[in-house]
Amino acid sequence: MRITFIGGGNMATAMIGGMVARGFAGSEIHVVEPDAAKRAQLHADFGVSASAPDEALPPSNAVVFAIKPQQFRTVAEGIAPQLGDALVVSIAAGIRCDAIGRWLGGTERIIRVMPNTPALVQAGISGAYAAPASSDADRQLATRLLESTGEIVWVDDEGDLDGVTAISGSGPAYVFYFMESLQAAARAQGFDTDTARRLAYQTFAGAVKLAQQSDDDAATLRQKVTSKGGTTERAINALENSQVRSTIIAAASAAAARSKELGDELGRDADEGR
Ligand SMILES: NC(=O)C1=CN([C@@H]2O[C@H](COP(=O)(O)OP(=O)(O)OC[C@H]3O[C@@H](n4cnc5c(N)ncnc54)[C@H](OP(=O)(O)O)[C@@H]3O)[C@@H](O)[C@H]2O)C=CC1
Ligand SMILES: O=C(O)[C@@H]1CCC=N1
Repeated sequence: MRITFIGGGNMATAMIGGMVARGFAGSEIHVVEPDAAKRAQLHADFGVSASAPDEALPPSNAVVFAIKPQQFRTVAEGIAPQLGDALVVSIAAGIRCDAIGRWLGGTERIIRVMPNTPALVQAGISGAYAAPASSDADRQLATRLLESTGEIVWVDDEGDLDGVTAISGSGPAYVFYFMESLQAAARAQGFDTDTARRLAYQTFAGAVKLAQQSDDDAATLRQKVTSKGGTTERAINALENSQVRSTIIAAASAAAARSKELGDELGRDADEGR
């Protein structure tokens, strides 16, 4: 088995970390990455082999495109002659299978995946869509790869990946934003940085663990914290009055729209797309 990643940046590193922790051998993974320091780091951390983009691709069962959407077309067109019969997996936001297939010279076995960075600690969740020409074996290979990084949700409609991107792909950033904000709130209450961090992080970790283990939904768990006439009620009222809930929904909607826009802008045919 060999999986080759094209691009060794943030998301590829998270996936590779999860895969190696869950039993993939470093020798089964190859990374193509222009930055020599990133190549050396990936080799040191995970035992994977790595090469520069101008070197030949090793024969691979799957090639995972983990480059920025804006880099996709140029990189794909350069790699196309070396693909062989490797399954194509793309994690790029927005870029749709029809464009990927075109840029790769007519390849039709394509699986699009929207992972997230908790993959590094095997706590990710990936949305996945298999183009119609992909075989059961292709889906099984993608499943094996993705299961090592966390959960998988398969979608039948490629367009649903825009929504997955908005929720779980970008979602860790929203959560980190809330964590940063709670930590800043703790600092504003006079706690030192370390204490502020502990109070904020453990509150998140504990709330998530409770929600995952409880039969109650999040709204009920929230109500159980909120004593009538108490402190939480005052805080939740402030959040509601500032429309934080609708702002979160609007933010995710903006992310989904950007995912679709990336596909429309960058996936146009012929030379319009450059
Ligand atoms: N970060 C995330 O949380 C998530 C990202 N994604 C998707 O993953 C993809 C990568 O994102 P991310 O990891 O954050 O981005 P990064 O910029 O961290 O990684 C992309 C890497 O690809 C490298 N690269 C550029 N040209 C080539 C080439 N010709 N051959 C091989 N590698 C090349 C880049 O180098 P250089 O910087 O020098 O250009 C960079 O190191 C994107 O398409 C994104 O939409 C999907 C889900 C979540
Ligand atoms: O911000 C981005 O475009 C990528 C896709 C999802 C998370 N990061």
